[in-house]
Amino acid sequence: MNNNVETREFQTEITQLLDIVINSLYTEREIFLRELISNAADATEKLRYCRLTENEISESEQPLEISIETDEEKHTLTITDNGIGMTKEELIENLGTIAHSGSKEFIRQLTEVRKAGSGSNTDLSLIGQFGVGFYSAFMVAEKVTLYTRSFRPDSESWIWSSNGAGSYLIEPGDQSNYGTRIVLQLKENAYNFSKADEINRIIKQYSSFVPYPVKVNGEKVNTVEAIWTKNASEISEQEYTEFYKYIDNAFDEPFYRMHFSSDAPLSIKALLFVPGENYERFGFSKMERGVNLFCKKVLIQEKSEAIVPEWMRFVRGVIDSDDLPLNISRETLQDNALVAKLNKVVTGRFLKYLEEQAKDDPAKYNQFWEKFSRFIKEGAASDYAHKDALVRLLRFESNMTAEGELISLEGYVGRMREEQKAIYYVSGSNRKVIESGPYLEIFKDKGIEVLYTYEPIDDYILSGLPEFKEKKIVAAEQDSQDLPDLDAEQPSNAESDIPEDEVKALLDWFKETLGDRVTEVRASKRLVDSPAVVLSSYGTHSMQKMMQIMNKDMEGIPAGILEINSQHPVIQGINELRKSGDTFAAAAAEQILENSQIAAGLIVDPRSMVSRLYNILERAVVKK
Ligand SMILES: Nc1ncnc2c1ncn2[C@@H]1O[C@H](COP(=O)(O)OP(=O)(O)OP(=O)(O)O)[C@@H](O)[C@H]1O
Repeated sequence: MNNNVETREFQTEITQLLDIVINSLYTEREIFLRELISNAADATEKLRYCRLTENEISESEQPLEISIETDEEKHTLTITDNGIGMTKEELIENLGTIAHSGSKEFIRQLTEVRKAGSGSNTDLSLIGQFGVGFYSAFMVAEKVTLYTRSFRPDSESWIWSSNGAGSYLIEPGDQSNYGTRIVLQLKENAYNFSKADEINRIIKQYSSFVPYPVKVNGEKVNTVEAIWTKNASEISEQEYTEFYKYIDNAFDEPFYRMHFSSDAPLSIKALLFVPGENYERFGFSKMERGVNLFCKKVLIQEKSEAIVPEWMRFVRGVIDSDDLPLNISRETLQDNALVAKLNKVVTGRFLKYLEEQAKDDPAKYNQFWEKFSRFIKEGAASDYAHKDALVRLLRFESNMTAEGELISLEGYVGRMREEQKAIYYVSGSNRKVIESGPYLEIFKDKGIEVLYTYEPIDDYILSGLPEFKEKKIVAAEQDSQDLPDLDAEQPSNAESDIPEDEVKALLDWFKETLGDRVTEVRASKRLVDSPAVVLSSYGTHSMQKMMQIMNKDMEGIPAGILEINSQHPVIQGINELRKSGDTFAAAAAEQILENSQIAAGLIVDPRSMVSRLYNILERAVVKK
């Protein structure tokens, strides 16, 4: 043996770690390549930095790139970088000892899990997080040989090698270039990592945005640049679009694009796209999240669930933060306080961006709303941290907008009538249903704007919002003191009006006839054209309907208040029948209630109604 060869023991913790790594059947062992490329990129980045800040750099400049060679015959994989390289002291320190107490703790825990007998299939995905990523090479290699020379002038070249069993060798090398070359002699069960196709695939998956060219057998693999780290002014529209198409495998053009960077309080570079279309609205299954999380251009997690809230799942793009520990584990991302902070900042910025878009180009924002409103609504209903901003993004039609024209809550408040007490909304499955229903009458009559809500989620959001800009938000179908001034004189048709004492008797009779199906029957001041209306004592009817659908055992419709319009000919007719003791009056009263419930969008039991309607029809068409 060469006299210059020095055998050195690994620190105990590393021996323990290697024992686990070598025997691991860890299914995602291909991550070793990410770890080694990321180390190579770090070393290259450090060199680039030194070149920028120091004069003391030796020799001709080698290209800043990472080369990978595969050799299927020899079953080797070689990764070469032209980075800072290592001196002998650095080799011993970096690849033989662990200084960080966190890394030691990680290894201690791994060892304990192993002792506890949870098998050899230990989850090693945390390995990178604890600054011991290099050792993941031993998951696939029976021997690792590292040739290195520091970029510092007059440095010597060294060879480090090990089979991972307790010790490593250090000997002088003869490398003239600075940088590091790592040769993996692959284990038999890892020969696939000497195939160029396999390596290309892994690089595309984990490292395609590494900022330096990564070449496999001389061919550049990572064709896509980390364009999010550049200034917006340096990127063409076409580059942005190509990047979007690349990350989302998309064919369409992005609808919106937000590119921002900040240094404080967190270092963030984000490039987010709203896609051209939302396929969920066509019944496709729920989208996965589409934002990839990077640290210094190295992929931490694809389609990260931690970095954006669930309602933002339609957004595609990249978030890169230098503040994240490289290779932070996927398992702990969700609980990581820093990631949570990043999530909050990015979400806030995205919402601000949308608000600006809505202001600058309302027509385009309306198109966005048509496609993506579901997500904004979902957020407004569930994301309490960003509720205010989300609510500002909501849009509605109203009785004062043309079909398809939209208004925000802010716009509504801006044109409220001076004496108006509240923001009003009325629900119904579409514009026609709402406009033919009874709830709008008073508002139409008094020239007050009412927002239309077409989905239960709209009502859920608005009923959860007591106020907007200090104005109460009131459902038109609710029994509320805040409805428009109902005490004002109602138009009266004195000749046919039912006398007041008779109205009282009629109301009592209605209540008696309808029993528990109503909580109260009263004379309405809000109706103009309809004979009656039901008011809910809580929530909107569409929410009640949703409860009816979800809760199959729910018996009937929850009792509400029935208001009748004593000036309506049908009510007056019922009053006459009642007075003459005609039992048909009861059938008519029941039908009035059920018609009102149908007008409210509630689900009425059709069986009893159909036979009653035939009775009513018979009376109408059969001459006596
Ligand atoms: N290609 C390389 N060139 C120069 N130094 C390297 C190279 N690979 C590893 N090193 C040195 O070895 C050290 C240990 O590497 P390892 O991957 O185990 O942890 P790390 O890189 O510090 O942590 P992390 O994986 O979280 O980045 C590195 O910090 C670096 O100093």
